[in-house]
Amino acid sequence: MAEVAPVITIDGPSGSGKGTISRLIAEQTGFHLLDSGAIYRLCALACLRGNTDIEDADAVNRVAQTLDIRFDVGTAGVIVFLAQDDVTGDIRQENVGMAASTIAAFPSVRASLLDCQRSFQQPPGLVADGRDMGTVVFPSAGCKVFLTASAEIRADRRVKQLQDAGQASVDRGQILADIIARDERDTNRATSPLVPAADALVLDSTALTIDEVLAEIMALIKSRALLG
Ligand SMILES: Nc1ncnc2c1ncn2[C@@H]1O[C@H](COP(=O)(O)OP(=O)(O)OP(=O)(O)O)[C@@H](O)[C@H]1O
Ligand SMILES: Nc1ccn([C@H]2C[C@H](O)[C@@H](COP(=O)(O)O)O2)c(=O)n1
Repeated sequence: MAEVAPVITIDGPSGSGKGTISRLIAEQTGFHLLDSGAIYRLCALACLRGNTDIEDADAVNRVAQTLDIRFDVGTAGVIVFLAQDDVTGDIRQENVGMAASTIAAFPSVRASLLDCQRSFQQPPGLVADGRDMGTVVFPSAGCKVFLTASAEIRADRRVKQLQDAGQASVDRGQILADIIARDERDTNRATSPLVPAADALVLDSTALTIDEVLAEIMALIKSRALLG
């Protein structure tokens, strides 16, 4: 029987640091990286660009079923393409994140995007970042983490991230409100809600540095003997 590549799942709410930590773990382990949120964002962007009503599950599902996407590794990180168009920056816009959260509530859309996500499970292994990686997409993963932090600290981190990226005016109140709204929708949807897997380590990073979070998760991974 073919050996199945090991999977490490990092789930959690928006701005909890999943993406940052998943990238660092992928670097340290040499595993592939799946940013599943990017797939939902690509689907949302395709809807917005094609004037598809994002409240219409059937219409959004038709977009999901014919999604033409590609991920390339560039010198500055992952480059994301939608129908050959580099949309690496576009998918990070707040309105695209909100639209992604809306379309992600449709069960048919989630089902249509499952195979694409599972295709990332390749040797030597995978670090998968998202909301339902440990519960639905990779329930047999050998190591599962649910990374969280208070909404207030996540808003502070996002403000700093935007300021560091050169954004002139940043409205912290609006950012906090958006984080709370997205948490609410992602946590309360009926299908694949944002909840820790029963066998996940729940790690609250509110008072932890990135290095401290990384050290704790790497220790867990080593204890599970997932590395070749
Ligand atoms: N423990 C931490 N201490 C301080 N800053 C952190 C910590 N973890 C993450 N950050 C910073 O918070 C910001 C958001 O992190 P990141 O983009 O990794 O979150 P995310 O969970 O992937 O968000 P999203 O789901 O919205 O993509 C980044 O600027 C990152 O450097
Ligand atoms: N596994 C996933 C990943 C993402 N989503 C949805 C919900 C999020 O609000 C949105 C954007 O994700 P982000 O890039 O901020 O991680 O996509 C999901 O439902 N399941």
